Amino acid sequence: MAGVLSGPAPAFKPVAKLNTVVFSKVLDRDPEQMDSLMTAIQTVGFFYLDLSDKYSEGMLKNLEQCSSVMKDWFSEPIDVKSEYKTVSMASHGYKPIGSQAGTHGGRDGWEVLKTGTLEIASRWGLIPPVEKHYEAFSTFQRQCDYVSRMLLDRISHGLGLGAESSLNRTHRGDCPSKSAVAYLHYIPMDHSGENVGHNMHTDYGTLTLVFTPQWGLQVLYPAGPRGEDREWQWVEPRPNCAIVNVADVLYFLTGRRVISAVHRVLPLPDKDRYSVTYFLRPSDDTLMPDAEGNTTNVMEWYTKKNNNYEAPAHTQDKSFLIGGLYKDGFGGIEETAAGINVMNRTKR
Ligand SMILES: O=C(O)CCC(=O)C(=O)O
Ligand SMILES: [Fe+2]
Repeated sequence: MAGVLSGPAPAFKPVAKLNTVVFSKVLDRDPEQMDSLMTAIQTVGFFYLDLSDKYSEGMLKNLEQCSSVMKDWFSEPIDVKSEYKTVSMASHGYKPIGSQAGTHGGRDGWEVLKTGTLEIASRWGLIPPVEKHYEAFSTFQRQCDYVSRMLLDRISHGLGLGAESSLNRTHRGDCPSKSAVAYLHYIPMDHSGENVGHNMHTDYGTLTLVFTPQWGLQVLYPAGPRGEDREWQWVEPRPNCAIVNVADVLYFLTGRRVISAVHRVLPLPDKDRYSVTYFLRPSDDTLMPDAEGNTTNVMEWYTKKNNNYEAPAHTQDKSFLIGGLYKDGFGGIEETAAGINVMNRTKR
């Protein structure tokens, strides 16, 4: 029992000020959009990707269909869902509520079904509703993969990484990877404190696309005049936009020139919450310098992070949880019985 939670419902303030990048324009390396993209990934690690162009319409339609199919599946009994427990470094299959630490000292309040990019392309180990609506699910996943790969290519270009050092080389489409779509469901605020939210973390792959029409996501935002103070800010859901965040592998592969953004999800007071994410991750055999500067295989990094996500809150290694980015231990983020407070911090 993690303690009884009370207090007023959140007002979703402050709202994070994030850049918007227009996908159809960044495709053509429009200088203004490239500026907006490069600034966002080097200051906050989060931005909106505007997908309201004619070409992206089909993708958003598929998203709607897949979301609605998955909403129904989440209402199935737990023993039906548990038949498909996660495999392949947790990149494919079902994770039940409570298998990771939550936001308030207890366990988490979300469940997820992931479809690995390789698995869906190979039609391997899919749950019946995904099989039934295979066209929509597989097309949506290819569309997410396309969008995130194009962003990666433009980021690689924006960072001046030419042929030899291009980020495309570590993200080959013909190599196995842990890229996956995740369909997430959050239960409403559990006032007993037992199962609450999605603990703060950085994502362990390269880039993440988040689709959700609901509030709940928060980013640890660089506030203050020079961005030296960090505070939790809400990420407003916007129609026809994906929310994109930078993840650990991109941070490490670029020599720490971009920010792997710390974020978390708080449950809604009285409503279920649904979101869909795409995790673009590098080829499984990619090597990178880790938090200590030692060369490591990306799979070792995933294993360390996954073990930390699942550990009880009080035994978690917080520096791993948030990407190993914080040399000063917990980096000025202090956990309290009621949740997590962010203290002033000067180092990053
Ligand atoms: O549900 C969301 O809005 C974000 C989920 C997330 O951060 C994750 O799955 O890594
Ligand atoms: Fe995340």
